[in-house]
Amino acid sequence: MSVTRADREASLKKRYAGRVAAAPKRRGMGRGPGAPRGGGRPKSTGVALKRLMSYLEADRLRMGIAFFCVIVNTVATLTGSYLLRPIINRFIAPPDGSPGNVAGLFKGLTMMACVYLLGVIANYLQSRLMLEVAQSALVRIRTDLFTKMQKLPVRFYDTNSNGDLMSRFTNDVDTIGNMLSSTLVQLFSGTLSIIGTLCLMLYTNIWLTAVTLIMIPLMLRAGGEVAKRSQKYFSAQQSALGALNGYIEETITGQKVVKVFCHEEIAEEEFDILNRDLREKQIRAQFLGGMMGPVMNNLSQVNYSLTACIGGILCVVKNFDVGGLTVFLNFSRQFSRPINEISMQVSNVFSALAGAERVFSVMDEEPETEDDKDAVSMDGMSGEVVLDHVTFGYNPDKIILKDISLYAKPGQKIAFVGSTGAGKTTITNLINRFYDIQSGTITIDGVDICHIKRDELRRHIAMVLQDTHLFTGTVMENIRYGRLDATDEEVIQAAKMASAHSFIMRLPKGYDTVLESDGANLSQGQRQLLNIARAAVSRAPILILDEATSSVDTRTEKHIEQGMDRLMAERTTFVIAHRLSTVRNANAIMVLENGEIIERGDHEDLLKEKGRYYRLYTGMAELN
Ligand SMILES: Nc1ncnc2c1ncn2[C@@H]1O[C@H](COP(=O)(O)OP(=O)(O)OP(=O)(O)O)[C@@H](O)[C@H]1O
Repeated sequence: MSVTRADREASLKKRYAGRVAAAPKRRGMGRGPGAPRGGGRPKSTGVALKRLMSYLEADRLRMGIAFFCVIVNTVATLTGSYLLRPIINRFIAPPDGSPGNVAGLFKGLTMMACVYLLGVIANYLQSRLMLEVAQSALVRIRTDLFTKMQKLPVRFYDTNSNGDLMSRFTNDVDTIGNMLSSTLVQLFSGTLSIIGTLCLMLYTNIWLTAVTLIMIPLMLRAGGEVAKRSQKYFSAQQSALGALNGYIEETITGQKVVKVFCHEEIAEEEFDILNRDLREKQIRAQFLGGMMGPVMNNLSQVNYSLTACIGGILCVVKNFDVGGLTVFLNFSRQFSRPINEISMQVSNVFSALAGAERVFSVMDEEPETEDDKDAVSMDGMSGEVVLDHVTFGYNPDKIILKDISLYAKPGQKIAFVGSTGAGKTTITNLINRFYDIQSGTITIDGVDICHIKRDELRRHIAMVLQDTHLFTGTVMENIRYGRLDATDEEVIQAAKMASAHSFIMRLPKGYDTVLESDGANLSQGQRQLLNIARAAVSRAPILILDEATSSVDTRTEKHIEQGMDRLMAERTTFVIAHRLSTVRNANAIMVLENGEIIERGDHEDLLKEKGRYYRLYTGMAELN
């Protein structure tokens, strides 16, 4: 039975329903246009705000000046508006009916222009200063976040998606930046404007002020209603946007698989479903969101007309001056503007605080446990490694390694073989303390690794991992990552040992060729060779090779074997390899099954035993 479009639509919505909130924040996906910002309301506003403000403390002086400029700007704007009253009353239409005065009018207008100019200068200074304050605070926040990330244990990265972490650096920090550079100032200046305008309105005419004050709650109520209704549609829009972004990301990263299985048409169809869904939700959300402006405008017009009518009557019957009426009408218009602005800024504040909470939650994560106070350095480590009754589970409830004991003399080669998921990589993760064990001990040169300084321990262990990772930089720099003080000569020597030299020399600029996006311009095998060279350049006495040569052809592998043998001769080496031929010459081979060592011995012994290893080696059993 073939799958219909309706089936696919239902299945798509179901699949993406759970991830929609997180999806727009994933790697490489910016916030789409029109998307509401941030992640909703923060949980504890006060705490996040206080902590955010602590990042501004260093710039107190600049902030003080900026806020002073806001005051100057607001006062200048209000004064400029109010000046219209004496100008009209004295020089344009004096209440006593005497003729106007052009020279006086010119003087008055010049004064008004000067006042406004002062406001403009203050406003410019304020924006400039706040931008600097905000950017400096963002630098501090990013630094703290990045520094913290370097201290977090591997376990943290196991349980958090890269995309989500990256979005904390980008989207969340962005929203904080917006709030610091403009929202804070707007809230302050808005409040000042409201108070100032209200005072001037009261001063100009108390009755007309009363009329405006009756209209304001009505406007607020109407605005609130529209906002409440549109909120629902905005979150639906965000979900749809999330689903679409998630789909695009998956399709881009999995493009090869899409092509291999000829899924292009289906991908387009599924994209179309999500795309249309977004369009519908966006239209609804933006329509209601867009109503806000016209509704407020209309109410503001009603207010204006009402004030003008009553003001006109007051002019006729109560001798209210025309200049007063003009400035009042101006004020009543100005009055609703900051109210609108503040109500819009409030959602920005909540978004920024929600972002801040996400950033702070990473900062508050438990870092790798501190080194013991009496932790020792291990200069001249010889590389004797002993695992004694080690038991471990990534999750304490689910034990992965059971009672593992092994002894590696300095310079020995220990190999782990066994089926997928048996726990081979896990053992190596424990030796360099990516994870702490639940029971048993691991010692190096007789010292429990818990009592060795962590960076000291890791400096003595070189690893070539299953998934190679290269950084943006030259080949030389990438190999030198293994030991920063290695000379060019030593780097080249290491590359030769890893059989990487000849292919490096064929690269356009040899060792100076720049590798980009994780060495995308190299083959998988070449990337592995660079990783081996990186391990070779380090002087670590312990070497861990996790499927180090799985992607190189057997001929190259033979070729590197000699180099590797030299590399391994002086080091204690742990090798994980699926190709049993590569572990034949190991001093001891551990056969793992379900987290237990079921056989151990050298190649000959194990063959004689005619057990699992024998069956694996002779092809009577499959590894996987
Ligand atoms: N970070 C992790 N968090 C939780 N469980 C994990 C984690 N890494 C591995 N496991 C689990 O631990 C078990 C052993 O995994 P491990 O990677 O050590 O196997 P392996 O023998 O190296 O397999 P392979 O040959 O496929 O690399 C597996 O069941 C796996 O599901």
